[in-house]
Amino acid sequence: MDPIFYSPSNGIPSESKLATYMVTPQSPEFIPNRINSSPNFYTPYHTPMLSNGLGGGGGQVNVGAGVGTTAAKSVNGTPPSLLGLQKATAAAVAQQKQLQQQHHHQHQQQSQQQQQQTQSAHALVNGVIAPNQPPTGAPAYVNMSTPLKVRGNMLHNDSPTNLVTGGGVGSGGGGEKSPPRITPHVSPIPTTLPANVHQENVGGTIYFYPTANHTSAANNSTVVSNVVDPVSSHHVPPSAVAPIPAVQPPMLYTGHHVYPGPASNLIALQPKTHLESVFFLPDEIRSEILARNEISNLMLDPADVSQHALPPEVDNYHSLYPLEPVQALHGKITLLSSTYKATHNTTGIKYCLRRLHGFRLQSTKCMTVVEMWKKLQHSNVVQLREIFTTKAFGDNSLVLVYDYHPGSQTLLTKYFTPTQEPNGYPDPFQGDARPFSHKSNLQRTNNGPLLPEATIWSIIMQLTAGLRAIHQAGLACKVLDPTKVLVTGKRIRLSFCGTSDIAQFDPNAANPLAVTSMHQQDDLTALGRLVLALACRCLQSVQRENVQNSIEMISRHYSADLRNFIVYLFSPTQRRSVTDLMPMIGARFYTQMDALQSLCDIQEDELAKEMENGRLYRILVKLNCINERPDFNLDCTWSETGDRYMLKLFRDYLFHSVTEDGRPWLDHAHIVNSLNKLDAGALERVQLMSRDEQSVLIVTYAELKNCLENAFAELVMNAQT
Ligand SMILES: Nc1ncnc2c1ncn2[C@@H]1O[C@H](COP(=O)(O)OP(=O)(O)OP(=O)(O)O)[C@@H](O)[C@H]1O
Repeated sequence: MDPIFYSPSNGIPSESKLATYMVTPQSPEFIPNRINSSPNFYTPYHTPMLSNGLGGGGGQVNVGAGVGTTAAKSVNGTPPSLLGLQKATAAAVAQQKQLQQQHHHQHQQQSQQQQQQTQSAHALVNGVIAPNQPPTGAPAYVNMSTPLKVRGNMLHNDSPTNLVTGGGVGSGGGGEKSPPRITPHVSPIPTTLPANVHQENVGGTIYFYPTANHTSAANNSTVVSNVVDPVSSHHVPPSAVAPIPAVQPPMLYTGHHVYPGPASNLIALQPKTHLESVFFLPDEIRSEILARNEISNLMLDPADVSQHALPPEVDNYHSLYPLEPVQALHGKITLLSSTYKATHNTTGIKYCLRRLHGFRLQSTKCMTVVEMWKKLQHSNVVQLREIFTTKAFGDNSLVLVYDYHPGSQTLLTKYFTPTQEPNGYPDPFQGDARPFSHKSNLQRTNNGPLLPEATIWSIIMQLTAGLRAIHQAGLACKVLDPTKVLVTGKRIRLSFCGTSDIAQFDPNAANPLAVTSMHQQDDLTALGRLVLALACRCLQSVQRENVQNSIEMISRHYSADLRNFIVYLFSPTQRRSVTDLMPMIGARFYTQMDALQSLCDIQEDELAKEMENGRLYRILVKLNCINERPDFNLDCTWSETGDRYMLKLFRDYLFHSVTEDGRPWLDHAHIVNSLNKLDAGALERVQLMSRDEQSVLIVTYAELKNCLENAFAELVMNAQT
């Protein structure tokens, strides 16, 4: 008995909305050599016709024992097959008769087509019932090497007997028989079609014919254009920015996205040990990012919150986390201050809050200077976002909100070991150790060895860059000392700028900004002191009586440029400017720029890898939202039926493949490769197998992609209602 006349016993879902795809003449795999042969969707792949490229996606092989190898065809425009087996009933019989009646008519039609479309291609889409024999040389069968236990059994040369066509399968001649045609009707899933493409549905198989214009255009042109794939049309190769030359070289497009590996210039930049893990984020970057994320996510234990007497919420911020113990502001500001990390209530973004305890804002006039600071945006300055007063701490506090840079250290903690006994001096440069005295040497040893000159120049360049931006904005930093310079990785930032302007704001002063020029000179002196301390790696080296010795020491260990740079900044009698520092930095600027650009190259490459991962992640999210969904719209079988059934099998193909002896076959490349092809909607075919190993479905990635998009769109639509 013809198995098409009885319902399959393998539980294959009946409905299907298999996506369709178009194959243009540019897909040599699908171009028939014999124009007068109509596409035969019953013909096995190994027949000469199919090896010529007429094999299409969306086929199924039933390898049920006792039935032999059986193929079935769907009706009513649904794709054939696996998904349509349960519908293979009387309708199929009627259709079969209809097909036979139309057989002759079809030949006539095709002769006409031959005249009209001499060189055009017939694109066979859904509905090919494929046997288990892969076509030789067909790219789809790269994947067929998957060592699936059952698949291995299926790949031997037994051809299924095609009972519908009455033979031809295995005879090698099946492909030559033209299938009967059904009156064209609308495709179940018409995707956007180019205007120059005609679509026809034949027995559930949709054909796309280029129209005459298109055909002639194609014939006249020897340049192979891109395949127009309605499913993956947005996956065209990225267009070049450069103008397109009149004669384009033929483009070889893989059809899917794959990270091509790092560029040769990057290989040279990276240590050899990184070559093995070329497709993964280097451990250093990974651990750096993880550490930063961890720091950023730190939360206080509820018990600690009460211990620190922290309010649950301050203005628009919550989850306060102290970044330091309460300390007095240094220098002339005698206010107590605290620093917290906090999360914004609505955006969830983390900020750094600087609280001035018991501070009353005397006048709102200072908002002018606050606005100036808020506008100042520079990569070497921690940006001020807003200020507000609050009583949430139980006093009158002023809070300055700055950007938060997790994992930051101050220059003090990074390069100087703070003196054990600060002797009550709030100024970090104060102390009793003398340069080159026993204590001072000891201190420098504690602070570590002298810094390489390149490191000092790198810090100088970043500090002067930040300072230049501040001075150009008509402001002054005022707090340029090792406790207020943040180091985040290799980035240097001037922090808590504007605090002094607000804390020391005199509402009675005629023009508070008038003294800015003087403060800017102070900034330059502070910069000189900071660089001197860094070069000596000793805070006491900047004390007035030690400066001479310290500069001599720098002359011995560093270049004359560095010495001159410091001497210039230590000359308060002349009017100095931050822009005068640039010539002293000189060609070192180019070294710094080169290092930065190399870093950009490396990070861009890492981004390229992670972009791929992000893309694959999004596909997996979609797949997993669909696969195994227990209930959808009161339908418990939703995720197991229709298009979703293919996705389920595809999931098995991706993750649950086994070797011939039944061991899990874990191949990362297989998963990544398959997901990439799915994402691109490649026309390559993939062989999926039902869990009972009774059925095999051959579909293209384009079809799978359409299934995925449709099913996910269904979910999204229902989620929104
Ligand atoms: N914008 C920021 N992002 C991240 N961390 C920061 C930021 N500003 C400061 N920090 C960190 O907060 C901690 C405290 O900074 P703060 O300037 O208050 O330190 P301090 O040395 O105690 O100075 P002070 O004596 O003025 O309080 C430092 O460890 C610093 O790394």
